[in-house]
Amino acid sequence: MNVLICKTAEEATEQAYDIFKRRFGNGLKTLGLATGSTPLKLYEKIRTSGWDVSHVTTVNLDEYIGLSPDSPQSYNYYMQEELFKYMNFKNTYLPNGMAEDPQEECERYEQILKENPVDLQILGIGPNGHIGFNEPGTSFHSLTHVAELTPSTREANKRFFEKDEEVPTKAITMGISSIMAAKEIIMLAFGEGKADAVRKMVEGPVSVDCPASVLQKHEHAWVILDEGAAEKLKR
Ligand SMILES: N[C@@H]1[C@@H](O)[C@H](O)[C@@H](COP(=O)(O)O)O[C@@H]1O
Repeated sequence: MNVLICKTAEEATEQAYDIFKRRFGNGLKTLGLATGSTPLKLYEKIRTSGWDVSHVTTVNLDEYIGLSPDSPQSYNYYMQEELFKYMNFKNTYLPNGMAEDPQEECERYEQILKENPVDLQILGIGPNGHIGFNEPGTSFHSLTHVAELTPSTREANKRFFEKDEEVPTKAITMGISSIMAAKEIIMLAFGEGKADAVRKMVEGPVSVDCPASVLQKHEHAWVILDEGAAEKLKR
């Protein structure tokens, strides 16, 4: 794990974009994508780049169960709006949150990941240390699975919904083992609200109590932070 501390979220995004550009230039085939507010600026840079991405496949980390792709809170919708409608990717994959059999959907998605090994995975972190929707306590050996969202994650994500009770209670997420299979990972975290989770991820024991701490074991993981997110790190 390499940690990079930048003054602002803009500078951190610029660093991430630089890595992305280099990998893109070196024949990146499969890009792993995250949602949430953190990568928004990065996606803006990518979508305005004017690149031909017709040889690039994308795979997303997760999707809420019960939200269809045309629901504005779904991650399918987010990806359409932020990236896909502007770019000519070869294939774009997200879990189907409306699948009749979510278990079967997890198996189908894991197969997609096998066929499209991720070259570069973009990640964010939840305030409780989750990655994707792998909540504290999730096994490091987990593959794509149905996750129960913790009250704290539902609380953190309710800002995207009109009413609290609209926040889904379950999601399909790539597992921790599926995420760690990526050749390279860029983890972005911005703002003081992430400082505790960042400290546990970077300095804490590698433990299921903080799923993101598993990144300490990834040889090519870049943790790119702004000052706020880095404020509790020993320096
Ligand atoms: N499942 C997503 C994560 O993939 C994301 O990293 C996290 C942080 O979101 P934000 O960037 O909005 O803080 O939120 C959600 O829970």
